[in-house]
Amino acid sequence: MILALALLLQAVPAEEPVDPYPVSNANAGTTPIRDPALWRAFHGREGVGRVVDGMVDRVQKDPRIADIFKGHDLVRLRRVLREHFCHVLGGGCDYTGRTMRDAHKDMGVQQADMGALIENLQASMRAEGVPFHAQNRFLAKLAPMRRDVVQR
Ligand code: HEM
Repeated sequence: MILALALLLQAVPAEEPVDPYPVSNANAGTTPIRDPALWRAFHGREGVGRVVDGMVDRVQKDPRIADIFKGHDLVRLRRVLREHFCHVLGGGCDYTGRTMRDAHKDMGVQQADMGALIENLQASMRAEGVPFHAQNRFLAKLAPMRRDVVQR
């Protein structure tokens, strides 16, 4: 039994610790969209999980921005991005990650990098079968965050 538990723990990829910060849904950088139809359009938590995984998989293969993600804790990134998207899309999740400004500081993200990431997110939403108008409602909520992500 103990051996089985130890093997299971080994199989679950671990997150690296980060410096302490105040945890708050306010860190998500926006308020949730409250529209059950939109949440359904993303196929609930499972759909959002697939959209996040698809996006993280894609950015790692995108030669325009792959280097930016190298060396970062992608286990944590997938988890907090799932929370973030679920929170913003009105799925009732709490966001436990850092603010957009703190998460991206000193990363040197440029406007073109932002465009590339959004293209990967769009491809991932398309693969999930999220209707175009629902994609755009979500993207419109994320758009103002560029001022905390992009450095000039
Ligand atoms: C509106 C657009 C974006 C949103 C909503 C977003 C969201 C997030 C979230 C929720 C985190 C995790 C925060 C945490 O660990 O506490 C994160 C981290 C990260 N983001 Fe973004 N992001 C955006 C744009 C970008 C862009 C354009 C890039 C680069 C092309 C990028 C690269 C990263 C990287 C590398 C991390 C990991 C940071 C670390 O390990 O400390 N993000 N992002």
